[in-house]
Formats: sequence, C-alpha cells, structure tokens
Amino acid sequence: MTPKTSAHTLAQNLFRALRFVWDSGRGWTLASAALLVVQGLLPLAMLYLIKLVIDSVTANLSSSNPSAGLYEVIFLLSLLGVVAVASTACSILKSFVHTGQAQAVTDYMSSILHAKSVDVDLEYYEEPQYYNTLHRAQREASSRPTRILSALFDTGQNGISLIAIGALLFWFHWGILFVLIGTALPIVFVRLRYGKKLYAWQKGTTPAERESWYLNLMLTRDTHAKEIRLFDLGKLFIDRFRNLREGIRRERLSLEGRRSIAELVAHSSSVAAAIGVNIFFAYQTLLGFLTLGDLVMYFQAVQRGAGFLQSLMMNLAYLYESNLFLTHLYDFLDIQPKAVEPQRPQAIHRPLQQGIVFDHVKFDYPSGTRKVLEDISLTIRPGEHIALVGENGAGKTTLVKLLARLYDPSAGRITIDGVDLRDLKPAELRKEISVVFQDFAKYHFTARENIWLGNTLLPRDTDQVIDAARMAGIDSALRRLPKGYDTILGRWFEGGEELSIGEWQKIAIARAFLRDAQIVILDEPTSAMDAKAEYELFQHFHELTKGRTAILISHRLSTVKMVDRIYVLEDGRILESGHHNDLLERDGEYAKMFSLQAQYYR
Ligand SMILES: Nc1ncnc2c1ncn2[C@@H]1O[C@H](COP(=O)(O)OP(=O)(O)OP(=O)(O)O)[C@@H](O)[C@H]1O
Repeated sequence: MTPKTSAHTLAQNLFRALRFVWDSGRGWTLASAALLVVQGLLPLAMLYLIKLVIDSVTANLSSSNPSAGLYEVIFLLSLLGVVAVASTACSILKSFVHTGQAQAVTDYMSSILHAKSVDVDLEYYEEPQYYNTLHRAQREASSRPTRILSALFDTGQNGISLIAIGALLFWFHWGILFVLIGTALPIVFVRLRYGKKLYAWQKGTTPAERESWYLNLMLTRDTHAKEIRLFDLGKLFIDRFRNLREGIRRERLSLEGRRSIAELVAHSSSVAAAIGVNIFFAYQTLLGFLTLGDLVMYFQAVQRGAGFLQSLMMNLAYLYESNLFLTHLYDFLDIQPKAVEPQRPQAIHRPLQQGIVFDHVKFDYPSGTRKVLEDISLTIRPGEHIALVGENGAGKTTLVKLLARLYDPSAGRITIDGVDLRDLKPAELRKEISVVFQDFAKYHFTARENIWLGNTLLPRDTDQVIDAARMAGIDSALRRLPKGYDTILGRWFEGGEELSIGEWQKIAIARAFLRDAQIVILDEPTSAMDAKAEYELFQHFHELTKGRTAILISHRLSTVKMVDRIYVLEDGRILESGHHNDLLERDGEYAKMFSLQAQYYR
C-alpha cells in the first residue's frame, strides 16, 4: 500500500466513522462543534488578560500614586473571572453534550450491528470467524466513533489554541516552537508503536475473549443451570473462566507496562525542553528585554503550548490508531449476504400451480467436510402433503433449510412453479413458508405476542391468534395463566410464567399456523408432546394444512401414515418413496423401520 493510498484509506475510514456520529444525532454534533470553537479561543483570552493585569500592577508600582490603578486591576481581574467562569461552563456543557452524544452513537451503532446480524446468511453463524469478527466489531462500535469525533474536535480545539500561542512564541523566537514540536515527536512515536501492538494483540486474543464470554454465559444463564448443578460443573467452568481471564489480563498488563515506561521517557524529554525554553525567557527578562507581565505570559504560553501540542500529537496518533481498529467494525459491516435480491425478481403464484421441484440437488455445509445431500430429486405438487423420514443425520432438516433458502444448493436447483428460488426475493419466498423447527425459538414476551410473531402483518389483538392457539391445542392452557394471553412467558422478566417444553412446542406450532403461508413445514412438531396432544394434532393435521403444501418430518412413523407420499432418506439420498401402504408392501427400509417401532406397542 502506498502512503498516498493509506492516507486516502485513513481519511475514508475516519469519514465513515464520522458519518455514523452525524447520523446518530446532528444536534449533538453541531453543539460539540460550537463548543469547540469557543473553548479553543478562551485560553488565549485568559493569557492576554493575565499579562494586562501584571503589566498594570507593575506600571502602577512605579507611578507616584500606586493605589490609583486599583480600579483598572479590579476591572481586568473581573474580566478574567468572567472568562474563567465561561471556560468552566464550556467544560461542563461539553461533558453534558459528550454524554448525550455518546449514548446516541452507542444506540445507533447497536441498531446498525443488529440489522447486519439479521441480514447475513445463516452460514455465517456456523463459522467461528464470524463470531470473532462480530465480537471485535461490538467492542469497537459503541465507543470508537464518538471517541474519534472527540479526538477530531480536540485536535481542532488544540489546533486553534496552538496557532494562537504558537504565533506568540514564534513572534518572540522561531526556534522555540521547533524545539517544542521536536520534543512532542517521541510521544507520538510511542503512541503509534503501541497502538499497533495493541491492535495485533486484541485481534489475536479474540478467541480466548470469546471463550471466557461463553463460559460466563453458561454460568449465568438458565439454559445450563440444571446440568451445571447436577453434574457439578460449576467449579470446573469457574476455574476455566478464571484461567482464561488471568492469561488475558497478564498479557494486557505487560503491554501496558512497556507502554507506560516508553511514555515516561518520551514525556521527560518534553518536560526538559520546556524547562530549557523557560530558562531562556527568564534570562531575557533579567537582561531587561521582557517585562514581568511578558515573562509570566511566556511561561504560561510555553506550559500550555507544550500541553496543547502534546494533546494535538496524541490525538493525531489516536486517529491513526483508530483507523486500524475501525477495520474490526468495517470487516463486520461489509459482510455481503449471499441471498441477495435478484435483478429481475419473479413473483410466487397464489395458489401454487406446478409445485416444488428439487432437481438433482447436492449440498455440503460451508463449514462441513462431507456432502450432506447427495442427489435429491423430488416433486411436491401444490396442496400435497409429504413426509421425510430417515435416521438421525440423514439430511431431512437440511433439505427444508434449502427450501427456505437459508442456504443455496452446492449443485442442482430448487424451483417453485418452475422459478429457481434464487430468482425470487428472499423475503417474498419466506412469506410463503411457515416452519416449525425442532429447535424452535422461545420468546420471553406475552403468550399473545409469541403467536402473533408468526404474522406481524396482522393486528396484535387479532382473534386469529386465539384460533391458531386452539388449533395447536394450547388455548385452554393459555387461558389458565394469571393474565391469560397477556401473561409473559419464560422466567426472564417479572411476572413471567414458565411453560413445559410440550406447551412451548404448541406455541411454536400456533405461531406457524398464524402465518398466511402456502407451504407449511413441521420438523418433529410433536417430539415433546404427550400422546393425547400428538394424537389430536395429527387428527387435525389435514384440516390445519388444508389448501397448503405440507412437509412433515418425523421419526414416529405412526404419525406419517396419513400423508400423500413418504420419502425415506439415507445418507443424503432418497432411498424409497411412496404412500405408507405401498412402502409396507415393498418391504424395504421403511417397512423395516415401521415394524421395528410397531413391536414396542404390541
Ligand atoms: N449447521 C451445520 N453445519 C455443518 N454441518 C451440519 C449442520 N447441520 C447439520 N449438519 C450435518 O448435516 C447432517 C444432516 O443434518 P440434518 O439436520 O439435516 O439431519 P436430520 O436428518 O434432520 O437429522 P435428525 O433426525 O437428527 O434431525 C448432519 O449429520 C450433520 O453432520
């Protein structure tokens, strides 16, 4: 990368960060800018007033009536007081504006990260690299843009003050300014060097950071609480967490230690230079070239000038360092989803006309090492109800994930009414698909909302929520809750009521039924239900899926008897297919599995 390109990239990256700040709250940004200008000019006004006070006192001391000048001194000191109060007011206001702005930026960046997290393909969630990137992005997103803005404003403010004070020093002797600049450079060098080291260290330590975060999650969430107690895993996990954190802390402290020593050396050189320049001014005063007022003003100018210069250099170094850290954030924000909108999206017919076709579909997970689907070809006619059966890991769930376009096939194609899924808008396709996965979600919201989330186009208080609950066999249980459908489910929030797994499953089914979708997919929908609930659900299966195309995945073969066609999958291939009776007659794999299960019930 040429220096020109890297300067260009630096500017681009910083500008992008500033856009986030601007978009998150324009008022805050403008207020910060106004304060910057005022705060930049006040120090010079103070210096000048101090000089006037001292000069006035010295002039009056040598006059015949020294006390006559008191009014002038009082006036000048009052002015100084006003400037000092204004300066404090600006600092207080700045802190207020900074808090408001920081919060606005944090919330805004969270919303951007959330939107991206929802946008990316599901496959990213299966890669550790994705979580590393997300973790680093989250760490940078909340504060980095605001700090960049502060650094830029401080640079501006220090720059304004420095130009004023620098002009004063330059006017006296040009060399003074260069001495001060020269001594600030080692500080910048240290800052840049350790900024790069910190960046590399943070990148390398992300997996350990995430592992400790994971252990923390397990130790503090309800999901693992039972097993941790019963298997007595608490101490083991706590020790692992402590060891990881200790390692991270040790490395960080060692880096900080080295940086502190280097900074001390650099700062000492700067202090030595300031003392040298002050000695020069004292000598000039003794020679009679400077008044006492001048001496005090120059002393202060050197002290403040060196301070401003250091801040300026540090801020510039910080901006450069931020450029590195911003790549963490941009790496995440720039992930491009693969399931993109097609150029010329096709519409899905309502009702479906030809149905769904899997045409020589092959698939392997991006993170996997083997083909999960080998060569799947099947047709599901509109309104047909089919079942997928087969051993664990045969590829049943994967097949429906492809249909919902959570992934694209590695080879072959899937069509709906002859249109490749890739030529449909992903959102339009998913509107037509209603699915209950084995690992369905439990939302810690009210019971009503849990079902309504299946179709948020409907009003929240629609009676269809209750119809769906009734069809899924959960209506009466929900009515018995303390606040009925308005009871919060789960134990995370106050007043929440926990349900049994089977009841949660019925809620997930109700949610799926509320969706006005033409294709219904039920993946092991009754795995946690009692025999009666399962019986009732399948009694109503045809009614529930009337007019819709349905795919049912189940290990309990008694529940798939009534579908139009059963596909038996083995190792990612279709082994046999047909109606229950045909498959029994064929006396193949299905018949074997069926009689194996049936013998338990005899
Ligand atoms: N997210 C994933 N990433 C990588 N490989 C996966 C992933 N999900 C599943 N697999 C692999 O794909 C194979 C098929 O999984 P799939 O969930 O489709 O099986 P299934 O037939 O639905 O099994 P089950 O009856 O246990 O639900 C599994 O053996 C597993 O190795």
